[in-house]
Amino acid sequence: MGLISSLRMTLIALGTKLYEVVEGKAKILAPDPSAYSREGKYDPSWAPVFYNPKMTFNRDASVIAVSLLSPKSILDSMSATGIRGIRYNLESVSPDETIFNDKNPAAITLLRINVERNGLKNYKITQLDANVAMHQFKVDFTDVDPFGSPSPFTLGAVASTRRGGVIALTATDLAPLEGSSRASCFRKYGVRTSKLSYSKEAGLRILLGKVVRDAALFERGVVPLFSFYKEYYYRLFVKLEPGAKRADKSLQELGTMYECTKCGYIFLDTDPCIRSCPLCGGSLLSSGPAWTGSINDEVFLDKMRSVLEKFSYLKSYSELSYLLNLLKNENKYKLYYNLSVIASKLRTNMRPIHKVLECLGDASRTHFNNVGIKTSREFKEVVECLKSSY
Ligand SMILES: C[S@@+](CC[C@H](N)C(=O)[O-])C[C@H]1O[C@@H](n2cnc3c(N)ncnc32)[C@H](O)[C@@H]1O
Repeated sequence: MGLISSLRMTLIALGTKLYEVVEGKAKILAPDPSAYSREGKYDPSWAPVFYNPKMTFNRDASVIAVSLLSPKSILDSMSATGIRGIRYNLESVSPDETIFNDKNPAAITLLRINVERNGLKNYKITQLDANVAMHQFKVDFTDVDPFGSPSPFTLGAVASTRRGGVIALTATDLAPLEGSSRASCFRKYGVRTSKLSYSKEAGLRILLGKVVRDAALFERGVVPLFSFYKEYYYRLFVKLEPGAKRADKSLQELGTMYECTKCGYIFLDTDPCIRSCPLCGGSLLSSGPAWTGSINDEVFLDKMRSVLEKFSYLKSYSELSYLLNLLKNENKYKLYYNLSVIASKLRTNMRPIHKVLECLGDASRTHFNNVGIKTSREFKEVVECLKSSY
């Protein structure tokens, strides 16, 4: 971009109506929503630089995760106001270098101001396409926080991350991932999908599957450290382990997610061609390839829970504590049963969930769905408990 247009963009950014936001330990300037509202509504993408207060929980959780990773170098590949990278510096770690990048020139101007305001020292700011930045820099931790799908950036994120490093991704394209936009899911994730009753978990497993396949191209295996779903997005932290063997091992953990249309039985299998329900012979919905392994690392979750106290200043502290405990409880099981779907198949009323859990014993609620449960018990026991738990 020429000097004139860059100055023009700078002027536009300076003319942008700003307000001060305090988030965690950062104090940043962001576009004032009141100046960009339309008919009483506001979407952060209408402002010249993107800042979404509804993503604070995502950033709070990320700050805690990054504090345990202790990366020496960070690439905040889509910085916008810079809030994420700034918070990592103020609250998580003291990296030797943080690279802030955004392709939007107004964002570059604003993040320059924000980084200075927060007293950061070791940083670099670049205005590149994220994929260019990710092929240019090598770091210990790469953050990808796009509008919509992270799919066009997963390969770049693997490329930019050193051996043993970690990538974090946000995905807000729930329609393809959860199976509502099937063509889009095939286009973006290479997955033939269906709308499954446990669609919220299915979406996360599809996304992890994509990361596994892209990591394998660089001969890296994948360990999901911390993954969750919230309202309209997924957030995941994935460790990349070097070596073709590790890549192959991760690929072996890809499989297909199934659901019987007749009885409601759900299962994961590495065989992508199962046609009928192993329990009742009914026809199956399927979705894959998807990650069939653990979506959270037990040890990492425990560490997050043990450092949480240090972050008691966060507004979302209680909510984070609740999420981390729930993730730990549900981590030993695989897919969740959607009790309302099974109840309607059985033509019975939805029983109180705590009663079903009590009846099953070895079972947990899931953060994915408030009418979902995970259990090691057999499907017939879930059905019995659902029928008998008054
Ligand atoms: C969702 S916002 C990032 C929000 C920010 N990380 C935060 O936590 O507030 C996405 C940002 O990515 C930038 N962006 C979108 N596509 C990009 C690309 N291909 N390369 C670089 N930046 C991009 C946009 O300009 C926007 O600022």
